[in-house]
Amino acid sequence: MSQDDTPTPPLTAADAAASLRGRAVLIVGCRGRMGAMLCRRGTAAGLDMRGVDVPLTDAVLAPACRDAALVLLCVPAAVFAEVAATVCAHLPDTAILADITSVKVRPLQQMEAVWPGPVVGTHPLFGPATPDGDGLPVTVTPGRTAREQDTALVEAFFRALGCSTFRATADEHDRAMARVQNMNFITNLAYFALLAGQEDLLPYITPSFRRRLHAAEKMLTEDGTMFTGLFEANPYSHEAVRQYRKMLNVAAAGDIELLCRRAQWWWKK
Ligand SMILES: NC(=O)c1ccc[n+]([C@@H]2O[C@H](COP(=O)([O-])OP(=O)(O)OC[C@H]3O[C@@H](n4cnc5c(N)ncnc54)[C@H](O)[C@@H]3O)[C@@H](O)[C@H]2O)c1
Ligand SMILES: O=C(O)C(=O)C[C@]1(C(=O)O)C=C[C@@H](O)C=C1
Repeated sequence: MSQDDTPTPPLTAADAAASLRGRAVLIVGCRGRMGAMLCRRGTAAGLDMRGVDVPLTDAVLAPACRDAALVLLCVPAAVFAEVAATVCAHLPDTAILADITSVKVRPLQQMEAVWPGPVVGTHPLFGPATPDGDGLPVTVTPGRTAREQDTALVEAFFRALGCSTFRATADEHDRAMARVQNMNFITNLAYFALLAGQEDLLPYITPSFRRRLHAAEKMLTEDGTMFTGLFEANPYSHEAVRQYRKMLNVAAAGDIELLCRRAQWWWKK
């Protein structure tokens, strides 16, 4: 179910890049992991990329924003509202304000509160270290003020980079990410927090345990602060935890067969 059933425009990456010719794209947070990756991929696709990062002074923003057609905020959720307000003060009326935050409900509201022009949310569903490749998915969540051509231009940006796009409402996105991203994080976190410090376990470590430990390492070490922020910023995180607790209650009651049958859904042919 999506807000708008319009499918991804049937543009090749080259057509998409051509449709952006003469339109500058400004990345705010261009020295960050995602911002730098988007600048690099945009430049490689032949787009007119600009970048700004802290400190966002008037002297930095005024020339960078002057002819921007699309502005992508690539900064953490914690500073998002403040950065959006600062940047908007310099944008031309026609600019499309967009973001790549991993949650969508709050950032869309925050952008719409400070920008009367078109607003479009996006979430690249991949990280900065994902090998370049075609078809990496991006969710696009059009704001209230976005016209079809505004949303299409944002989609063209990602398609020019070789990504695929699909549309959803911000609410649909956050409900999905609470389950895919935040529950993945919280269940790893709870499990390894529970077992931490239990030295008596070390002689018993098995290959399957080691596989899970390895799979959780980046998320809980390098990316721990980001995932904590995403958990806190998603309005549906707590509901997702309550759903998970229900599954643990089924296990505690001993109905493991029921859980096994349900879980097989992921691997059925
Ligand atoms: N890292 C990922 O895997 C990933 C994937 C998809 C989306 N995202 C989203 O992308 C956004 C950025 O994530 P990241 O991993 O690139 O973060 P990052 O910390 O690597 O980069 C953030 C950038 O924002 C800049 N910044 C910080 N405070 C600022 C401020 N007050 N004013 C202006 N700039 C400021 C920093 O200087 C930095 O360059 C987040 O909203 C995140 O949810 C991240
Ligand atoms: O590439 C990674 O290691 C990531 O963690 C990327 C990842 C994720 O897989 O959850 C992290 C945050 C983004 O919102 C989207 C993707």
